[in-house]
Amino acid sequence: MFKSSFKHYKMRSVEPDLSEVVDFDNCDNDFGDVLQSRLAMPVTIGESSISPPPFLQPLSKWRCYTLAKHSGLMVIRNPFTNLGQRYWIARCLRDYPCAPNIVNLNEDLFPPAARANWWSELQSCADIQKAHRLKVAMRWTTLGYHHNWNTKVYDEETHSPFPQDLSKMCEFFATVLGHSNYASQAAIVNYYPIGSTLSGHTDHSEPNQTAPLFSFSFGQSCIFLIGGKTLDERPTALYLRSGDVLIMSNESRLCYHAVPRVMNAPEEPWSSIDDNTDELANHLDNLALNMELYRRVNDKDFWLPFANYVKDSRINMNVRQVL
Ligand SMILES: O=C(O)CCC(=O)C(=O)O
Ligand SMILES: [Fe+2]
Repeated sequence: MFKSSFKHYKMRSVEPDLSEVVDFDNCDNDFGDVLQSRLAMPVTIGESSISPPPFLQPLSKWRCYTLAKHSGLMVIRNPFTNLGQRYWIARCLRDYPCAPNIVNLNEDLFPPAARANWWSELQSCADIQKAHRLKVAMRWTTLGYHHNWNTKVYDEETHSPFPQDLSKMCEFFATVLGHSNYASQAAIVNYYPIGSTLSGHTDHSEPNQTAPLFSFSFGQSCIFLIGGKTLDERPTALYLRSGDVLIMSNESRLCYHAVPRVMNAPEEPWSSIDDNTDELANHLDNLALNMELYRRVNDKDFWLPFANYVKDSRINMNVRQVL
């Protein structure tokens, strides 16, 4: 069931039937079978008034969804500000694919400079064809504990420092959702040029499988399939859009999932600027944000190359606790 659904949504010869894809932007009356609930507020926010970091919307504006058939799965529909989206897009492109983080670029095909600083190489590449090849070759980078794709284990010996801004952001989401003692230790940043896919898999390499897994999507949209613990179960298809946060915890943590299709988004929230961008709050320091970058992504010229990248690509940050 999973594979035939994947094939259906991947299809390129004709536009697949998308009528069964769960659309969180268009489901106000559909709290029946598929969509269990729209939670006005995160589940266990408690009494305290947690104030979100400046790159996120106030909690009162968050829309959180759970699915009847997929216990433990939650989608928070774009809790980011537009500037916040820009910041994370720029981090994923300019900073995260830099050494000592590991990238997929093959050493036989790409020079050491590109493997050590892909974005900088891409920006300085004057040959259009070469630049295109370099752009679409980037598919993933790993941060923190690096997953060995051959042995399917995390190598505890070789890990690079986990980015503090990303870890603080995930801690914030974990706190809001009532997951105590959560720590971000490994992340995969996936890059999806339109036309690329990620086939069905489960993420079972982490010794700690009780901690939630946080997945942040930016740029173009995708169809995300969430199935059951075996490939026999029929998956549910969801649209994930720029800024959406998907959390897999409890039962859903070990379920099959995939990205059969990346598609152009009708709206690009990162293209416009929020109204009140100048309240650069005092707590930026303890969020470990790269202040300089946070300020600069507001600048049209600085932002342009990043805008060009996400015009036809999706980015996903997938963050886990390993131990
Ligand atoms: O791109 C996505 O939304 C999912 C990525 C994923 O499942 C993974 O990195 O394990
Ligand atoms: Fe995954």
